Amino acid sequence: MARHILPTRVAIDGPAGSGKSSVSRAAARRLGFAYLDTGAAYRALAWLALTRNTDNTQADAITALLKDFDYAIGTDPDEYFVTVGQTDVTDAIRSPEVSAAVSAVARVPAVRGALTELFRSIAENVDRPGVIIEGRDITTIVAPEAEVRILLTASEEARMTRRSAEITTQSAETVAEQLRSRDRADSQVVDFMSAADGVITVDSTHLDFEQTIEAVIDVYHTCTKRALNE
Ligand SMILES: Nc1ncnc2c1ncn2[C@@H]1O[C@H](COP(=O)(O)OP(=O)(O)O)[C@@H](O)[C@H]1O
Ligand SMILES: Nc1ccn([C@@H]2O[C@H](COP(=O)(O)OP(=O)(O)O)[C@@H](O)[C@H]2O)c(=O)n1
Repeated sequence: MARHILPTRVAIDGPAGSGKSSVSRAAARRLGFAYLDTGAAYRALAWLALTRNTDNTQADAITALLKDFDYAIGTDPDEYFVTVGQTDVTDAIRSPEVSAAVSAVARVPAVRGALTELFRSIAENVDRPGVIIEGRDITTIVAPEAEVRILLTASEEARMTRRSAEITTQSAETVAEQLRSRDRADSQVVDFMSAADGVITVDSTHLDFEQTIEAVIDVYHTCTKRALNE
């Protein structure tokens, strides 16, 4: 049997609104790579908890949801979808209710362990030569051995402005406050505000969308060239 050649992994972490999903998806398209959005799984589990009226302050109750968490995600950057069982939750997991509930779900260690395994397995089995995986702990926990590791940052002001331009159903102040409070809660669990050893920071505060994609692709080329010369 032919040996399975593992895809090249590009790991991208960063705070909410730094551009992880949009930049990763666009960069994956250009490189012909798959794209794995890990936040979607935490959001989908939070959606399931809300749907079943599970008390999300109870770690045991959240953990119990994992046993029938029938989750699927599209890793083709042109065909993104998220399903739980037969339900398409692609849009539902972006609701303010899910955004407000997700950090409590993501702090449960059993949830993090199970989803980390799931991400590794999805990333290993993509049908492309590489995969861009984005989230909060990809460079440190999910794929610390990734060939390319990037921390994508932007000033708090830039991140709030970008996110509130996307969300028109809430005031800019509400969006900013919710983003701040989610980052605060999330950063108690994993550190995505500073780059771990060997992780390259791309600060997009003064870059437009296109320049940010180019900066990420430049880092990819630098890291892969360096690896070839070693
Ligand atoms: N460098 C940039 N300049 C301007 N807007 C950007 C830039 N990067 C991303 N955006 C926009 O900011 C918004 C938030 O980006 P998103 O990819 O959802 O961030 P994250 O996944 O980190 O939360 C999106 O509307 C995206 O198009
Ligand atoms: N690798 C990851 C990815 C997301 N998450 C959690 O999932 C939530 C949603 O992630 P996301 O990437 O969709 O969030 P945005 O930054 O796109 O708003 C985060 O607020 C974290 O609580 C995590 O804990 N670890």
